[in-house]
Amino acid sequence: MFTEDLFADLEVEPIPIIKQDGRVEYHGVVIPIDESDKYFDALLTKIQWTNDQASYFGELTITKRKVAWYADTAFKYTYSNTTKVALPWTQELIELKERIEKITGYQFNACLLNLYHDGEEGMTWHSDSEKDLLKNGAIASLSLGAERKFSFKHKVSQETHSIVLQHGSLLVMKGQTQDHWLHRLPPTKKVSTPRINLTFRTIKPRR
Ligand SMILES: O=C(O)CCC(=O)C(=O)O
Ligand SMILES: [Fe+2]
Repeated sequence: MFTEDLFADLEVEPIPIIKQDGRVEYHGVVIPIDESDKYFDALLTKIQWTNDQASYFGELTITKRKVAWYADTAFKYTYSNTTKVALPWTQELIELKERIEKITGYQFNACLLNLYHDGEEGMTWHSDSEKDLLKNGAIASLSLGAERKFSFKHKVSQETHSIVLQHGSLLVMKGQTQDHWLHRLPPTKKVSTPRINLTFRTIKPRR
């Protein structure tokens, strides 16, 4: 085997986190640290961050966490009972999307970004199974900034798996993962710096 082939294999071999009732793979750091630092700064200033609304036992609350939606088309997307219109891709998002597509072999047409200002902001147990998303489509999650713990819980067996998402790392959720597993970003007092998460997704084509 040529040395190049050996390296190519080493670089693309992700670690399986979940192997039953779906599949979750952790690719580790895929964007080198210096580049990840630059992307973090660019996204922090150039993305149109807005506060998210969450419906909590029927009460609408504004989250401290900020979000933004970008996509191929200005599609309307319903999320947490609110309708948003996606913005056109920025240069940084196109670059990141192309890199993630090359690594994963999947194509994406939308991206949800989350900005967690510190460890007190997180996201509660949920699965990403909104009706606008392609059923069983892959979701590629890129993390920038503060390292945070991320957890999965099986909907029936309650089995849990946790992983630390590093600066510049990629996690991919595939197949039936959203049908069988919940995931969350638990809040923590140990983290005082911000984190940006980008989840590349596939929205169903409109008919
Ligand atoms: O911040 C993360 O790592 C995950 C975000 C998430 O689960 C979501 O946006 O649906
Ligand atoms: Fe999610």
